[in-house]
Amino acid sequence: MKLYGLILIIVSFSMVSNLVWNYAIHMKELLQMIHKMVLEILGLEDHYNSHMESIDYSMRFTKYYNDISETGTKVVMPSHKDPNYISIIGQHNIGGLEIETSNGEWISTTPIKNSFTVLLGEAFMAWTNKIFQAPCHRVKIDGSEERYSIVFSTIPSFTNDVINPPKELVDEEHPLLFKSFKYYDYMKERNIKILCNSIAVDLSGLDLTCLHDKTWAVARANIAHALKKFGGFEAVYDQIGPELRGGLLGQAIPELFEVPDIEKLINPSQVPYHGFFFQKKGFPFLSLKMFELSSKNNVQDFSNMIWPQGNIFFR
Ligand SMILES: O=C(O)CCC(=O)C(=O)O
Ligand SMILES: [Fe+2]
Repeated sequence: MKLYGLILIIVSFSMVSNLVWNYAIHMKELLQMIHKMVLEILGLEDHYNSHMESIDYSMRFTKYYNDISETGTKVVMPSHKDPNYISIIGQHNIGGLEIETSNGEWISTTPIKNSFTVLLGEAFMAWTNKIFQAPCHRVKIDGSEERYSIVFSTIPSFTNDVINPPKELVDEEHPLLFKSFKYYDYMKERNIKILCNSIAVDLSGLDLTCLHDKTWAVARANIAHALKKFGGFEAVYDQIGPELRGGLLGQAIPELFEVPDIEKLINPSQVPYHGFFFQKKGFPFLSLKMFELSSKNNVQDFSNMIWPQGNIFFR
């Protein structure tokens, strides 16, 4: 009986580690497709390899705490633009992510089955010389339940972080709108400004071998339209099914945030906004950002760095 219990625990620990890793694999593939389509939209497909070489990935888990003393909906993450290239937000049973349209209206995203919200960030806006905007967004919930989300992002690599639009996007008619800047310097100085049920694009069944398929061209045309209008879209992507999404957002991440005094852990990273952080004092959420997602071992090493004694949830 005891042995049976132990085996169950070991199986469930490694399942969680696989959940994180499997989620990361699919998200990386989805982001590679989206970057590829966006470069095609911009006529910059030749830049794909060098562009992707300058990119890293990060994965952030956030818990929004409920506050039973207050009733009614309230903003739990203030309106802001993401600083990075492209983010894909996975909500679970509780929605709440809202995006501001160009005419100042807030629209809420509904986490429909197998869909994820894709948002452009400021670094990407600068890299495209503002052909695409980075939308303001916020999280608003009624506080009766805790909410968890995963933000999976492409970020400039730490060693190659100069943001400079490709020369093809700058000419007399389109003068350079942002001086070239180093992303991680900007991250240190940046003030988070108190600052998309948009359009659904079906990317299910697609991968980077489908470049010449009609479905690729259809998805790319929808993305072009959505990015010009909103700076984001809702990606339908059923490679991440309910088990993976529910396992991570419904179980593994809530358990991760159960670690006693988790918020007292010292930020273990030199990289700004990596490790644990509260985005803004006074807002009831805590985030953990993982990076160096290129191998399964890194995922394991990251959890060991935070919990030298080991952490059951990521083993
Ligand atoms: O939790 C969410 O749905 C979105 C969070 C967000 O916008 C962010 O972490 O930058
Ligand atoms: Fe955000």
